[in-house]
Amino acid sequence: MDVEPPAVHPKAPTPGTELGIHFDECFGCGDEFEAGLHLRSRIGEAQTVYSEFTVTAAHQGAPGLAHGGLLACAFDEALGSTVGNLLRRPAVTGKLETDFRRPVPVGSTLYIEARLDGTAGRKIYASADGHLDAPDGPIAVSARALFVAVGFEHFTTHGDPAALKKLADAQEKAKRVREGRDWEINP
Ligand SMILES: CCCCC/C=C\C/C=C\C/C=C\C/C=C\CCCC(=O)SCCNC(=O)CCNC(=O)[C@H](O)C(C)(C)COP(=O)(O)OP(=O)(O)OC[C@H]1O[C@@H](n2cnc3c(N)ncnc32)[C@H](O)[C@@H]1OP(=O)(O)O
Repeated sequence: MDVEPPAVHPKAPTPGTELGIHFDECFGCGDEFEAGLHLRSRIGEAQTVYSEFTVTAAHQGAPGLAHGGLLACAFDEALGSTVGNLLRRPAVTGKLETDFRRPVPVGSTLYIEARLDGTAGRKIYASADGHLDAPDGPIAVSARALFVAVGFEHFTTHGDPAALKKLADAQEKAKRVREGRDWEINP
């Protein structure tokens, strides 16, 4: 099947939008686990998403250096967020390939620029570059991924239904707050 240019969803967030946490307990972006990556993302121009990940002592492999698997995790998150937010299609990572080009020390920040590359049926291709310590810093890590679009039943069948319900409730609440239909009883 031929690869087609990605068609950004008409309701995708617009450039400049800060993307929230998609699930509090997500290791990549959630705030529930202190050792998580706490990745923060925003929509850029032309089918890109910018993410930032600051490496802490909890992310070490060699002393003082980020663990490669956690760097791959940051790219999985950044790329997944790109696919999910720009296409608004549930999808999971089928394949993730990483090039580690420079060491990434504890205390440094990776500025990840991720983009959609194309789609072929259910297959979604995306790639990203991680710049060290500045958006135009040297590229320390790059990644390419294949995501596969799935039905929502992928998560209900294989995941945790109680956690999914909590997530759906939180999203509904956030929507109500955005639309001014909600207020705190005990602010
Ligand atoms: C309802 C509205 C929703 C709106 C959503 C809106 C917003 C969401 C917003 C934000 C989301 C934000 C952030 C997300 C952040 C992070 C994401 C982290 C993502 C993950 O961390 S997720 C966990 C790791 N991930 C898995 O846990 C997957 C386990 N896995 C499977 O569940 C299956 O394996 C599956 C489903 C992948 C495929 O299974 P399947 O049976 O459905 O389909 P099948 O096998 O036929 O593959 C179809 C075509 O993909 C090709 N293909 C498949 N895999 C390939 C590979 N590895 N290499 C090369 N090609 C591959 C085949 O070759 C075929 O290609 P072809 O059609 O050309 O033959």
